[in-house]
Amino acid sequence: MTDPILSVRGVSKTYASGVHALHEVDLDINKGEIFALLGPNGAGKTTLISIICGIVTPSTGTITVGGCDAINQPKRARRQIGLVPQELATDMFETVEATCRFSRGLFGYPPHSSHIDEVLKDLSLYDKRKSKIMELSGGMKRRVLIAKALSHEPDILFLDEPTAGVDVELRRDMWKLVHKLREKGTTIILTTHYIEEAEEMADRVGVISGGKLLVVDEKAALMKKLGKRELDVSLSEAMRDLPAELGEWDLSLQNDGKTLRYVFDAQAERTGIPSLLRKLAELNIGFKDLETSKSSLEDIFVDLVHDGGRSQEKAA
Ligand SMILES: Nc1ncnc2c1ncn2[C@@H]1O[C@H](COP(=O)(O)OP(=O)(O)OP(=O)(O)O)[C@@H](O)[C@H]1O
Repeated sequence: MTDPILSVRGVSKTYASGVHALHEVDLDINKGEIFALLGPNGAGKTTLISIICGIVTPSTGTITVGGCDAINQPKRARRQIGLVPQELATDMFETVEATCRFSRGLFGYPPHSSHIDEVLKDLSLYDKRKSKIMELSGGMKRRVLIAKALSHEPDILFLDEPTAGVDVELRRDMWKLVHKLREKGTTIILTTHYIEEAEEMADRVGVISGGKLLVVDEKAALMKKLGKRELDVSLSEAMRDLPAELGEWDLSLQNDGKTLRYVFDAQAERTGIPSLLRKLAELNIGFKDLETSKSSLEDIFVDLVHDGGRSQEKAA
């Protein structure tokens, strides 16, 4: 196993306001992988990225980027990283090309026109290279942020919520670009609220909630865990307890016993629904309606938080 390109150890952050944004985060990122940090609003994703990029100081912990201590040598560490922030903070009066060149210069690298041209072409921005940023559409401005972040040829690219609020076309282009960058050997870390995005793009996924990294796993394994669905059976008559005969299904009573909820794995060969319905008929349990829903990210977090990551520890 090669050394990780990025290593986070025991990183916690308490802001001056008293908010505990991160608790003892440990994370290793492998060279060349696409890693998705999945979490709801306020989970601590931006704080973690900002600490790694030297923008925010951690309260405790260490960070190593490409073998270099990011807290004692922030500049050396930062040169290896490209950061695409959520919001546009760039000179609106500059041209696309000039802002990318300037960005590269900030990291102390000599000009490299052919590299900047290539980045602009990859991002379908080349035709707009002489345009002022203020003249571009919102989607084009997002692309400029990526071009800027890539201008100094970083080994690691952070994308903070890359597709929040962008249209389908730009989202697809971003995904394509991410895969292309990975082919060139760039390590990519993205934050997202969307399971679909993590599913589409990532090799590994980390779930963060309330400042704690709850689970880190290969995408396939995690998606299986996250790919749960619920079947709500509206009962004709409310039930007080679950009959023992229904013990083989993952069932619970909701809504004062008026709804029987069955949680099942949507990707499994057999969902268990037909046999459950047969069993209900056999037991003369009548129902009025059936409704299935995907468990939301929120439900998954609640499950994970409730479980405290124990199932993951057991598996490790
Ligand atoms: N500069 C700051 N000062 C004080 N509290 C902050 C600061 N930045 C973030 N926080 C708080 O820290 C917590 C984590 O915020 P953070 O922005 O890291 O979450 P996030 O997962 O990136 O959320 P989002 O998806 O909404 O961007 C939140 O409670 C937030 O209000």
